[in-house]
Amino acid sequence: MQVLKFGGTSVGSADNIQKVKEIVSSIQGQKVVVVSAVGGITDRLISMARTAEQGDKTCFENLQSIIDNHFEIIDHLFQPIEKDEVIKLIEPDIEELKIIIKGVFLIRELSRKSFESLSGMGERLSSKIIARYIGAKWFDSRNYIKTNFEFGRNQVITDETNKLLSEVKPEMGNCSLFPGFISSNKKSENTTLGRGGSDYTAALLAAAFKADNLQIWTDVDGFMTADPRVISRAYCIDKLSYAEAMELSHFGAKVIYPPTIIPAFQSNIPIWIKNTFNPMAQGTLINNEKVDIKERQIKGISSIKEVSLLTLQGIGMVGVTGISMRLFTALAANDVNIILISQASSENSISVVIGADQSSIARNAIEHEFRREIAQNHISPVTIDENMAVVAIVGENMKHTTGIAGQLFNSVGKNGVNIYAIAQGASELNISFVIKEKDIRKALNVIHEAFFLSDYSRLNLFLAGKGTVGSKLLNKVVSQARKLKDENNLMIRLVGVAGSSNMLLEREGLNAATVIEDLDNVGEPCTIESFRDRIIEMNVANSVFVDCTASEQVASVYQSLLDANVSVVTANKIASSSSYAAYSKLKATAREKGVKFFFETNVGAGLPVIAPINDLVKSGDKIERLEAVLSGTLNFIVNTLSEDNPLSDVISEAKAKGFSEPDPRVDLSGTDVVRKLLILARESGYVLEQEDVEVEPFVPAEYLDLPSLDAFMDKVKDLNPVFENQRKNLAIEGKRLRYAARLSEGKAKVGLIEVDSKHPFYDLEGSNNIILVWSENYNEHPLQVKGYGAGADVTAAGVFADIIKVANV
Ligand SMILES: Nc1ncnc2c1ncn2[C@@H]1O[C@H](COP(=O)(O)OP(=O)(O)O)[C@@H](O)[C@H]1O
Ligand SMILES: N[C@@H](CC(=O)OP(=O)(O)O)C(=O)O
Repeated sequence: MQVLKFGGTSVGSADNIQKVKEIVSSIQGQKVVVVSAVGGITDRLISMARTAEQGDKTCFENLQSIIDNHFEIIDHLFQPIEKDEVIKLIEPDIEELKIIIKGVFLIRELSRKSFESLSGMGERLSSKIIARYIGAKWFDSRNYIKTNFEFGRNQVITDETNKLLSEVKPEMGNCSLFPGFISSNKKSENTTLGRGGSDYTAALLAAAFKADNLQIWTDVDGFMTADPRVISRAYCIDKLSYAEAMELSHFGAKVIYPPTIIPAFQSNIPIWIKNTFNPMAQGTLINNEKVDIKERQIKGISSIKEVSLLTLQGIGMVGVTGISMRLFTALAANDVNIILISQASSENSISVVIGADQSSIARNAIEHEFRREIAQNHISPVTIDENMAVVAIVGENMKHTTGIAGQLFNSVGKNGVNIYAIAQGASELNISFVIKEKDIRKALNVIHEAFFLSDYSRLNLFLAGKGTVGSKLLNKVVSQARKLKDENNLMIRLVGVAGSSNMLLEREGLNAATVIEDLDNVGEPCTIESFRDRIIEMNVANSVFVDCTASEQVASVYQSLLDANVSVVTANKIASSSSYAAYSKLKATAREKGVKFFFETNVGAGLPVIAPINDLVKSGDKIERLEAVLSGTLNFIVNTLSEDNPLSDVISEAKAKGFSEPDPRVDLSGTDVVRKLLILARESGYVLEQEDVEVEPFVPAEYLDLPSLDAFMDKVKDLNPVFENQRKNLAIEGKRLRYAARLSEGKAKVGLIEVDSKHPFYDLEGSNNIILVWSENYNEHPLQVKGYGAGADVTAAGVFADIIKVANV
C-alpha cells in the first residue's frame, strides 16, 4: 500500500485537482490518499473567525467567498448531473460552517472548540469533492484520529488511533481518501493536528496501515537545500535521514510538518517528497539508510522568523541547582513553546528562543517565578530581543568533520551578521544560531555559498560612475560573465548603479548591457549618500561597491560602506591619498570586518604595482627607494610635444583621449602624481601626508590658479614657446624631459627631471608608466614594472581584476 498526501497548492484549483487524479491513477496497487484544504482556505477560515469574533460583518462576505470558491471548483470538475450530488455531499458541512460563524459573530467569542471546528472545515470540504472526483472511498479522519489536549496542543493518542485505523482497514478498497489535518478528542469534539498537519495525518495512516511508502506531493521538486523562496539557487536534496529531515523541518523547512517524521521513522516507512506539478522529477527520499561519509557535511539550511530571544542572567544563577528546571517549568506551565536553548558554560545566563507572540506571557511567567531573586538583584529582569530569527544548518556528516562551526561563523561574520546565541546538540547533527530577522536572507545566502551548497559564488556589485571607466567596466561585466561562471564558478551580479544624479537598484540583478540607458529612462534621483543608504539597507551578501568616479564626495562614503561589511574597489585616488589617519582607518576597518578595500588602479592604471609592493612588504622585505613616472598624461604630453604640436594642443589631445583627469590641471599641477606617490609610499610602509611631498608643478603655479578651465586653456598657450625651446635644447644634448616621482630616505618629491639615454625613463613611450622599486632584496637591480599607465580600457580591466580578487577565486 502507498499513502499519498496532496498539499494545499496541489489541490488549489480544478486544474490542479485534475493533476492529482492523473497521479493517483498512475499508481498501481492499493492506495490511500490524504488531502489538505484548498490552498489558502485554512488561513481564510481563521481570519474570518477572527473577524466574526470582533463583531465585524465582513465575516459573512468572507464566508460567502470561501463557499463560492468551492462551488467554482465543483463547477469546473463535474458534469451538470453530478454537480448537485457533490453539492449535497458538502451541504451539511457548509450549514455547520454558517451556524458556527453566526454564533461567533453574535456572541463575539471564539472558543477553542469553535476555532478547531472552523479551521478544519477546509479539509472537510476539499476531501469530499476530491474523493468523488477521483473515485475514492471517503473516510472521515475524525472517527479514527484521536487527540488529547496536553502541553498546549492536541497530542495524538497513538494506541487508540492505531486501533481504530486497523479496524477500518478491511473496509478500505483499492483507493480510499481521508481528509488531512482533522481529528477529534475523546468527547468526539472536533480537533486539528496543528498548521501543516495533513502531512502528519498521512504519516499516521501510513504507520497504522504499514504502508510501503509515504508520498508527500507538494509544489516543489523535493526537500531543497534551503527555502527556495529565499535562495533562488537552492536545489533538491536526493536523500535525507529521518533525523536530518526532522531537524530541517523543526527549524522551519515548511515542506514537511515536523511530527510527520516520527510515525514514519518508528515504522521505518520511507517518505518521498514529490512535485505534483513535475511528477517526473526524482524527488527526495527520506529513510534510515546510513549517511555516506563522502556526502556533503551539510545537507540543508533552514530558518524560522518571527521569534524572540529571551535571556535570563545574573550572578545568582551561577552554581545554583534547579534554575533551568524552574525556568522551563514556568514556561511549560504557560504553554510557551521553546524553539532553542543556549546556556553559557559560566551558568551566568540562559537564553531561549520562543515565538514572538509568546514573549510577554513568557516574560511574566519567568519574572514571577524568579521574583525573589530579581528583588534581591541576584538575577536581572528578563531581557527580550524582538524581531529575531533562528538559522540552522543540518547534516549527519558534520560529526565527522572539524571546523564546520568556524567556517559557518566566519562566513556569516564577514558579512556583518551579528550572532546573538548559538546552540549545538551533542549529536552534532545541527548548529543553530540566532540573528536579527532583517539579516536572514543575507545569512542564508552566505551559508549556502560557503558550504558549496551552491555551485557558484556570487558577488553583488554596486557601481558609482557610468563615465568612461564605468561604462567600460560594465562591458567587461557583460563580456566576461559566462567565462567567470564556467571557469571560476563566480557570478557577478550588478545590483545597483548610480550616475551623478540618478540610480537604479535591483536585488535580483540589473541588465549590465542596458543599464546606462535604463538609468536615464527609469532611474530615480539620488545623491551619493542616498545611494549608500540604499546599499546598506538592501543588506545583500558579498556586496562590493565600485567607484569609477574621481569624486571626493563618493570617496567620503567608503568608510560607512566598509563599516557595513561592503567591500570597496576604487579607481578613485582621493580616499587613499587623503589624510593618513583616514586612509589607515579604511584599511583597518576592511581588515576588522573581513571585507576588502582594493585600489590597484590608483597607481599605474591596470599595471600591477600595489599588489607586488604589498607582497614584498608582507614577505618581510623593506622598501628603501622608489622612482617612477606615474602620470600617463604628463608622459604623453612630453612625448608628443614637437614643433608642430605645441603644449596647449597636446594638453587638449590628452584630455580628448581620456588620459588626463577630467580637469587636466589636476595632472599639470602635479597633484595627481603626488597622490600616486603618496599611495605607493604608504603601501611601502611610510607614514606621509600630502604636505610632506615636495612638488614642482608641470606648469608654473600662476597658470593653475586661474579661475576656470577655459581661462587656463587660453593662457597656457603663452607657455608653448617655452616648452618647445626646452625640448629642442635637450634634444641637442641627447636628453629628454620626464615628470618623475621619487621616494628616498623617507622623503617624497615630484617634478620635472632631465634624463639621458642610459636612464630607464628615457625610452618610456606614449602614456606609459614605469615604477622602479629598490628594497633590501631588490638592491642592485630594482624591481621594474612598465607599461600602459593610463586609459579607460586598462583602468576598467584593473578594476575588474580587483573585483574578482574580492571573490578570492
Ligand atoms: N527546504 C525547503 N525545501 C522545499 N521547500 C521549502 C523548504 N523550505 C521552505 N519551503 C517551502 O515549502 C513549500 C511547501 O510547503 P507547503 O506550502 O506547506 O506545501 P503544501 O501546501 O504542499 O503542504 C514550498 O513551496 C517552499 O516554498
Ligand atoms: N490546511 C491545513 C493543513 C495542511 O497541512 O495544509 P498544507 O498541506 O497546505 O500545508 C493548514 O493550512 O495548516
